[in-house]
Amino acid sequence: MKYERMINSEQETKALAEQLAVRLHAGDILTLEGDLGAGKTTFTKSVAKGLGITRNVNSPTFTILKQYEGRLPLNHLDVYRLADSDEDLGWDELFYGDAVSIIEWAHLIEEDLPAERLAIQILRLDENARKFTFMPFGKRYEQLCEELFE
Ligand SMILES: Nc1ncnc2c1ncn2[C@@H]1O[C@H](COP(=O)(O)OP(=O)(O)OP(=O)(O)O)[C@@H](O)[C@H]1O
Repeated sequence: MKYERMINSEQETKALAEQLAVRLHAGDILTLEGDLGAGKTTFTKSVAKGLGITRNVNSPTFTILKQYEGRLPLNHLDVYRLADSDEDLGWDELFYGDAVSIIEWAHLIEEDLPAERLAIQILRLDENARKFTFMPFGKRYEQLCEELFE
């Protein structure tokens, strides 16, 4: 099952992210894929806002993991450089803790990912238009998508 949403403006992307954020629970895992400039950072900033995070959220590219305190804490991961390093981030602790995790470039660590997760793809159609595809893995995320897209 997958859920697609056509988006026509940055504002709509932000609204979708905030609507998702208010439904998130501790331990939820989102993976986020999209080309450069697709809107991954824009989307993540608005998820953070919806989680009550007041600090500015930037791309974690040079740090792999950034953590933010909010109504729920947020782990923002960019695992691009992990694929060919031996670094052990302690996945279990990260993914099963009390935070929401957003993972960019997640396909590079597919075998370390929990089976249950919500995969989100952003496709850039033109300057302002995007196609969002939500793919839930597991009952929890199927329910979440049903609520979000009802
Ligand atoms: N509908 C939209 N959704 C998201 N961003 C949009 C939209 N329309 C225009 N934009 C613009 O597209 C750009 C998206 O940049 P952003 O940094 O969020 O992308 P990214 O996927 O994180 O890229 P990178 O991988 O280079 O960090 C921003 O300049 C934003 O203003």
